[in-house]
Amino acid sequence: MMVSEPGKWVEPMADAGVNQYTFHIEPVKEVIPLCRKIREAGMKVGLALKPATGINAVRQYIDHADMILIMTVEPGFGGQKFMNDMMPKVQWLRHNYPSLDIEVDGGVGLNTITACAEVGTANFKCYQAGLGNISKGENVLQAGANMIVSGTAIINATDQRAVMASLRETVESSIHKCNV
Ligand SMILES: O=C(CO)[C@H](O)[C@H](O)COP(=O)(O)O
Repeated sequence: MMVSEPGKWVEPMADAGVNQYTFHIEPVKEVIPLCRKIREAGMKVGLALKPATGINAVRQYIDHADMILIMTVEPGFGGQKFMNDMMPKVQWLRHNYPSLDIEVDGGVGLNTITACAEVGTANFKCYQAGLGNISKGENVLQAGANMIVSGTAIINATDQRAVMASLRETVESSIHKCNV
């Protein structure tokens, strides 16, 4: 839900049978009470971050969430270019929360899925995100996002089924390789 008052739509969504409610933290003053309200309504909690929102803004809420969504485009419309520089956020989350659901949304397709699914320290430096180094090792392969939103890459594909299968296979293979 990219709305200014996500609290307004919790009950209607629960009534409609939604099982996970993801909202942007940016406009919300009281995030934890909203997380509780969503859980009490029987849904899982997803917290979304716009590209300009640093990971520090969500750290205090992670224990109240089931999933963190890292937007890899400016929210609003499909067909935008994937923002590779969001991957240190994914890397930090996976390193610190190995079993957390992490989603990426925006510009995800066959050319960018590996960057989303595998966030090795050789490729991304955490200090770029102001998070400090998370590993002394180089070339450490780490699983990244395990939930993917892909619009344009699938819609425009000739063989949509094959593209979806390939996206899924890349994510599953990374999870398997990294024992997440
Ligand atoms: O709502 C969106 C962004 O706010 C789209 O869902 C997202 O961008 C996915 O589309 P695409 O794969 O074409 O980037």
